Amino acid sequence: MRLMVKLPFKGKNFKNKDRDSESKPSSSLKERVKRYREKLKSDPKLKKKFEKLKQKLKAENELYRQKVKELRKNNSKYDAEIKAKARLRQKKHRKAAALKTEAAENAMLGKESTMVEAGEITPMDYWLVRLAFNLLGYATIFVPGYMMIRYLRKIRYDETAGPGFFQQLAKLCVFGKENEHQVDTGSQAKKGDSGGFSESAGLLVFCFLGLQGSYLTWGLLQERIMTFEYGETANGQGEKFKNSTFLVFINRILAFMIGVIVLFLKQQPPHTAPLFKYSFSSFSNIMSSWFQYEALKFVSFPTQVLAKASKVIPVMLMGKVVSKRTYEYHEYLTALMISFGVGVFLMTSQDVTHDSGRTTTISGVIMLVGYMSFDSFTSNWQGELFRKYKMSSIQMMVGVNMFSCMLTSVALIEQGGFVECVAFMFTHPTFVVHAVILSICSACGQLFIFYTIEKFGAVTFTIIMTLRQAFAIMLSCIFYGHPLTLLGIVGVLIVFIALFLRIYANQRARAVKLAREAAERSSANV
Ligand SMILES: Nc1ncnc2c1ncn2[C@@H]1O[C@H](COP(=O)(O)OS(=O)(=O)O)[C@@H](OP(=O)(O)O)[C@H]1O
Repeated sequence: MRLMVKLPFKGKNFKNKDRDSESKPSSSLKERVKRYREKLKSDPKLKKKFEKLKQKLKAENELYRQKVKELRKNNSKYDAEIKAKARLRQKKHRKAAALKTEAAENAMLGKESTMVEAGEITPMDYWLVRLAFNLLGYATIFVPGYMMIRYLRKIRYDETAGPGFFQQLAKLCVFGKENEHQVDTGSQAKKGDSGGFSESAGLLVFCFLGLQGSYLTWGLLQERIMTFEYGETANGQGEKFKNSTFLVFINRILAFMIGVIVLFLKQQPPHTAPLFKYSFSSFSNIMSSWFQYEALKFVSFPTQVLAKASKVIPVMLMGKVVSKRTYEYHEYLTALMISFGVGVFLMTSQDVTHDSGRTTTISGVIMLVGYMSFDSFTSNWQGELFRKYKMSSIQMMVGVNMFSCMLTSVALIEQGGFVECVAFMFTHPTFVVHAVILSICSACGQLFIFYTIEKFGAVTFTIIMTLRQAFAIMLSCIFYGHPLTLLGIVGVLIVFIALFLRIYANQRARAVKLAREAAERSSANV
């Protein structure tokens, strides 16, 4: 209102004049004040009352001022506490990431020591050499295995194998029971598609919660193990466990053992797949982990997080290659929306952006492409095996982990870290407890991974794992009081809209398919 009036004064003078004119009481008010003052002078009772009121007001004012001061003090104390906690967490996060990278590097280099000679460049400092060294290690299993499979197939060993244990094992490895049971080679609906909507929605929620629960706990435990100082005393420092390959190895052993126990306790469908087919997904799973750790050395953390958030698209493309699958436009669109939404959410989080020190190099991009290719192959290949051989998720878990145990133990033995790790276990029993709990989480996670892929396929599984990253950040926002930004909330909204669209479009497609099938049946009956 005041701004609309054409003002006669400008700048400082105007302000004073304006204030003067505003504070200048009108003449009637002036008179009223004068009258009141006179009344106050003449009426002692009123004067006393006025003084009392003045005192009260003063006291109240003082109290209020003190309260404001106290609140301000508390506020800044809380602020400082929150900031300190966030700083501590960021520091821990950075330390854990550095340790993980260092442990992976040491494992790849075959070193248990954290001391990498300064200035001295060895061939092992090149990732291509490390990759070749690794592949050579795995080749000691794959090359003889491949030659044996070729030979046994050539001589048609399945027709001549005797009843002995090893003969039958060799037959199972190379031929499975492909001829004894019908193997489905045509397209078939996933089990999650059969049954009613509420049934499959319930199953999906079950898989979602199981995966989130297992892998969120697993992530926290992994960070704890890599940063914990074992054997720490009051006057001396403890030692940290640094070999992540060994952790993966014991995870796989426990998953294998749990799988075998469940296999015997729960009735399973007849197993027809040749065992060697599990080795492909074990290999790709191990390679994807290797590329993921290696990538940390060449790309910034936000880049890696973004790449992981966009995993759904490569998984769909790999599905076209491995299973000749076709996808609807809405599936591509919603996959893009999920990747974009999760990406935006993650990129606005303090937990991700604080660690952007390292720049992304060409090698880093190659690592990320390697990670995504192997990772998307793993789940698609498992989905394809489920479709073709209809094994149970437990049979898949046992098969995959059997080969994973073999491959990781070969890597450990060749790199020389195995003995040190076993010695570490004997010296620090607490580490054994931590490692067993971590492995139990990992095994539970695997039960859910294979069950989800069996029931819903590789793409749904990858979407759930992508959402896991956003959940982890959201939990850290809740626990550590990090604020959510507006852009972050928009990202979450995009994800929700995409998920809703996906479910809606899938339901519609299912209804159309069922109607078409019913029409075909009725026309066939006529
Ligand atoms: N398809 C499939 N089969 C078996 N195991 C699998 C599969 N997908 C993911 N994993 C294991 O899950 C662990 C987390 O993997 P990621 O870090 O790639 O997960 S995420 O998608 O980025 O959230 C990680 O475990 P570790 O290897 O023990 O670290 C993966 O190996």
